[in-house]
Amino acid sequence: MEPVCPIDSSCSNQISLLLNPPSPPQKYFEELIKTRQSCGLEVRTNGKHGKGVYAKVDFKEGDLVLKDPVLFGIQHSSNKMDCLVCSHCFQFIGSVELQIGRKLYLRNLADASGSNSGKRKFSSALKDCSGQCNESRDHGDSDVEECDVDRCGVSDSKSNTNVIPKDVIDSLMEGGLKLPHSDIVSLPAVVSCPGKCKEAYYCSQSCAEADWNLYHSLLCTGKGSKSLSTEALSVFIQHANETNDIFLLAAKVISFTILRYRKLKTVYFEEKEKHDAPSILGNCNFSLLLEAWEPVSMGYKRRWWNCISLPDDVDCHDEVAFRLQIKELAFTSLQLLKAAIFDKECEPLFSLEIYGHIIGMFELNNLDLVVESPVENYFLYIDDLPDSEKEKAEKVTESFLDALGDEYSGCCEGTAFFPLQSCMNHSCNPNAKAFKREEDRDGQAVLVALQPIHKGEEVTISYIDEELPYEERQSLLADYGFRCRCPKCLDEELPS
Ligand SMILES: C[S@@+](CC[C@H](N)C(=O)[O-])C[C@H]1O[C@@H](n2cnc3c(N)ncnc32)[C@H](O)[C@@H]1O
Repeated sequence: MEPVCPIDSSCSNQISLLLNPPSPPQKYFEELIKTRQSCGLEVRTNGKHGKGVYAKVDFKEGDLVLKDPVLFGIQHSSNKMDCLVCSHCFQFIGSVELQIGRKLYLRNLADASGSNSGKRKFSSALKDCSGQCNESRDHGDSDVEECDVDRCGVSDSKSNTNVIPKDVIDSLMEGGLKLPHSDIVSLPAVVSCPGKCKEAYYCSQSCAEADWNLYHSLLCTGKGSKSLSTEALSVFIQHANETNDIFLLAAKVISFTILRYRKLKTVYFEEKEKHDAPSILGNCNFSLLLEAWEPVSMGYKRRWWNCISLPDDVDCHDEVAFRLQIKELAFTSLQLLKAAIFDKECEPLFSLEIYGHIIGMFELNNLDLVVESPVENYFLYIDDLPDSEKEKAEKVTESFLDALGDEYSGCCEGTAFFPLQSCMNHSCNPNAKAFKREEDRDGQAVLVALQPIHKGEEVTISYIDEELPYEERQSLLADYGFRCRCPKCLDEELPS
């Protein structure tokens, strides 16, 4: 049966304003571009495909066009066992030893427990890292973590034949065992979550604070959480991990907007009090909610269950049932989130209509979030050592490399919404592309010029593999809701 969300009708006017914001986007993007490394861009509407990004200066081939920090991003739940990264900027943290030890530790734990093991106590997978990190470290107050094994995606792991003894793994994670030449990889020390959950870790105090203030304080399952109920939050997170972790990203958007709204409201009432005006504290000031929502309002959106592409294994005759199922899934997730962080003053954010549009925005705009693992560089360095040194080092490293197996250096993988990159339109002959350079070690989107881009020209990227034949390209772009009419497609179009 079609799910019915009462907030959809009780807040219909406000929802419609949130989805059709009155203010033109120009000023918002001007301010945003000023904060970016490259300022030679502008965002404007072109009348053809809505907003687009345009060059305000000439770019040469290979030039950096834009570095765009993540606005809403997550590391995939299934990737959390492989890589320990900052929950805010997504750079790798700890040490090579901690990265390797933790991966082996969690993998062994999964092998020992089998799948669906649920919650279990285990000695910390995140104890103090090795002495090579000379910054102060803060790993919380407990040596024992309670970890939901399934949350780390460990149930997908492959068992390995070369088992490293537990005490060696512990020693790697705790910093007792230092691998040869591991100081060639320098990673920031691990900083714990201010709310003391065991799920978010950071590269610095500033990332921990920024994440806390922007999103995490409402979504933290630790003692310091500002949610209504950490139990309800855990149920929501578990549901997301078992179904689709995009719900975790949607929760970030809602948390971000509520926290911004509360901040704006505090400032607003402080100002009012200064001027002795009567206060209406406790009532929702919808214009403040609209202002808090502004960064989200800029993303191109459609309802998730309408725009999601039909998976290959779903017959087109079952399309209606499939889309209904997606809507029901979103509704279930939303009810779980509501039990955890509902705020009456921000009620429209808990409508199915808004939740569906937030997830649809990810579907149509998100870029894969990929950060290379430093573990690969470490093993490559060992491999490149002069013979005698290499032999000596490999006596120690070989067993770890064997135990890690083929996937010894998996990247950090996730998905993210980038506020400026998401304004870039598609072309099958793009003039820019997302490309991580050697120095790009965090989750930011990096866009470089593929060819000279002249002042005034639109900056375009390809959403798909542009080398594919015409029909395949059109079919993939249909998932983004449009038929491409770029010069290359017009050229290749068969005469009807
Ligand atoms: C990532 S957004 C790009 C920014 C978007 N134009 C906006 O107004 O926010 C992707 C959406 O832009 C539109 N779009 C992008 N490239 C296009 C193209 N080559 N032809 C037609 N529509 C395009 C489609 O609606 C697509 O779903």
